[in-house]
Amino acid sequence: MLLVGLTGGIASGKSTVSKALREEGQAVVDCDAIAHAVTARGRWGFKRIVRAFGADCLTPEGEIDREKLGRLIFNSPVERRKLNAATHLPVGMELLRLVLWHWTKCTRVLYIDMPLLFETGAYKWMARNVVVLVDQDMQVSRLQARDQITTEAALSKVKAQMPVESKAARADHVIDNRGSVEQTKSQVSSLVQKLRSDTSSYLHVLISPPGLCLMAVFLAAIGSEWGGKDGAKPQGMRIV
Ligand SMILES: CC(C)(COP(=O)(O)OP(=O)(O)OC[C@H]1O[C@@H](n2cnc3c(N)ncnc32)[C@H](O)[C@@H]1O)[C@@H](O)C(=O)NCCC(=O)NCCS
Ligand SMILES: Nc1ncnc2c1ncn2[C@@H]1O[C@H](COP(=O)(O)OP(=O)(O)OP(=O)(O)O)[C@@H](O)[C@H]1O
Repeated sequence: MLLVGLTGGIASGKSTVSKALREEGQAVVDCDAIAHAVTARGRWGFKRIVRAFGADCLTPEGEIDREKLGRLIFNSPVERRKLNAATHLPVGMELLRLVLWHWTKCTRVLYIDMPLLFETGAYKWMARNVVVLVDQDMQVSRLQARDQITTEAALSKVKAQMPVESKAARADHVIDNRGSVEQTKSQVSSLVQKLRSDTSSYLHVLISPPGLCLMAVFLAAIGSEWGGKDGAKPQGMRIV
């Protein structure tokens, strides 16, 4: 299975690209959705957040107050590190579970939409890394339009992450999302074709479950041949 990391700054268009990938029939795992699931009331991530931030971070209904927590962490690197320490392990474990599930399903290429791909170092585990690129003005205006927030609030969210140009400089592929959604979709189609025909994916086929079974059968066959009677060396082999 070929693991492909997909990232970009906040509101750069990762979800828009993920949607286009799914429309192309590709498998996508969304780390924001994982983070929401593992921090739902009573889950492991929820308990770790409450332990780190106290009951103050809860709504009257007992859920995580995402707006309040967001305000806190996007304005303070110290609080952000505290939240990351609470959430990254549960998010990582759930991600691992989903990757294994896709592996057993023989998914050939798995895209992982992960906002903090470079910040967390997870990019090292990916065969390829893709960055969705927009310029900062566009990022701020799209974020403001989508979330109905002030320019100041949008800027503090943008600045809480590595600059998107630095991410693009580390990418194997860049999707330029400064144009229309249609233009972005056509870049997604080309990317899908390119990664499908990527030669390195043959190695990933080999380490898929059927690939490993074939290798096990092959090794067992070789082993019985080499083992011979009473562990004798294979016929025709001479020790010099
Ligand atoms: C801060 C929280 C409560 C805000 O929740 P909210 O529903 O308003 O936003 P949502 O979860 O949809 O995230 C929106 C975007 O914020 C950015 N973001 C989220 N967490 C972080 C973080 N720790 N540091 C920097 N940016 C972040 C990402 O670009 C993400 O796409 C929430 O994002 C959260 O629990 N974050 C910690 C989990 C995490 O690290 N998620 C990223 C997965 S790699
Ligand atoms: N090419 C585009 N042209 C116009 N608007 C766009 C384009 N791409 C995305 N948008 C809009 O910009 C906003 C942000 O896009 P999107 O939600 O895909 O970003 P994201 O990177 O997934 O955000 P987040 O980091 O918050 O998860 C959305 O309202 C989306 O509809």
